[in-house]
Amino acid sequence: DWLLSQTKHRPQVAIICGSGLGMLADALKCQDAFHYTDIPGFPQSTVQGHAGRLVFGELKGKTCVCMQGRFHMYEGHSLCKTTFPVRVFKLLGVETLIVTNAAGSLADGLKPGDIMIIKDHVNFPGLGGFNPLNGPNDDKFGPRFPAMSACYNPGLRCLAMDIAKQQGVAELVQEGVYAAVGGPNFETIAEAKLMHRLGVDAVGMSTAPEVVVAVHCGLRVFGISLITNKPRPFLSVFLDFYRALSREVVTMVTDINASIQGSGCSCSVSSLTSS
Ligand SMILES: O=P(O)(O)O[C@H]1O[C@H](CO)[C@@H](O)[C@H]1O
Ligand SMILES: Nc1nc2[nH]cnc2c(=O)[nH]1
Repeated sequence: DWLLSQTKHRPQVAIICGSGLGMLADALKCQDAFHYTDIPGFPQSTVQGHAGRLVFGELKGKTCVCMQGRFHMYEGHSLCKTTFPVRVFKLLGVETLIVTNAAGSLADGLKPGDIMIIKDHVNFPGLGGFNPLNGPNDDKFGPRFPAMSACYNPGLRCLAMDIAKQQGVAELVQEGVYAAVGGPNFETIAEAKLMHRLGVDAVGMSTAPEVVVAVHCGLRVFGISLITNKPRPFLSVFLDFYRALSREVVTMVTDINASIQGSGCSCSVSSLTSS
């Protein structure tokens, strides 16, 4: 009610900006922006790279509301709080939720810089009983036992692929399965291998609880992950480091050699480069 009294915008689409993706909100025209600290009852952002603003405005002719900064379980929020904005969107009249996140790749074909259209998720905290829908069901939002077999709208996924082709970036975009973990630590190699074997393509610490609450209250959902990193076995990290270091040493020795020879000195360190 407070938000509706403060803005004339009546959004049809809500966008949750993932880590480092908050600049999307800056593209909105005719903005009304509210700091989370000024919105009565709203949770507060504590993570770097999450500005903590709700921005209303027009994006390509659609009225949108954009979360510049989301809430994570590892910040100490209950899952109810991390997903609270989704129910606020529903009450504002939103019909479509777009979730975005930064995620680590577990799939061979997904590299940093790629975009993964989320086709399904594994909600690890949810499987362990940490679910935002725990507690008495609020029937005015949705049923006690909501189906999660088609969380990510097939029509929107198809549309996104078509747009990627039109924009000539299709080779950077593919569909995959996102897994949510609790964080805040990144995965051990064993955990990354386990998830890979279970069919997970990308892993992060958000999104799935928001999507569960959105699907529960009948929102249409589209989700994308920006791949920011790729967990790798220690040995290959070490080998890369070693190769880079050897290249540096060879360059250094070659330079020293060249300057010794340039100075007319009779000694040489070329034997070092070969050894
Ligand atoms: O999921 P978003 O909010 O994009 O953030 C992702 O990036 C952070 C780790 O770098 C974690 O919070 C992870 O969930
Ligand atoms: N859990 C997890 N979250 C991430 N967010 C961005 N990258 C990662 C990652 O590799 N693992």
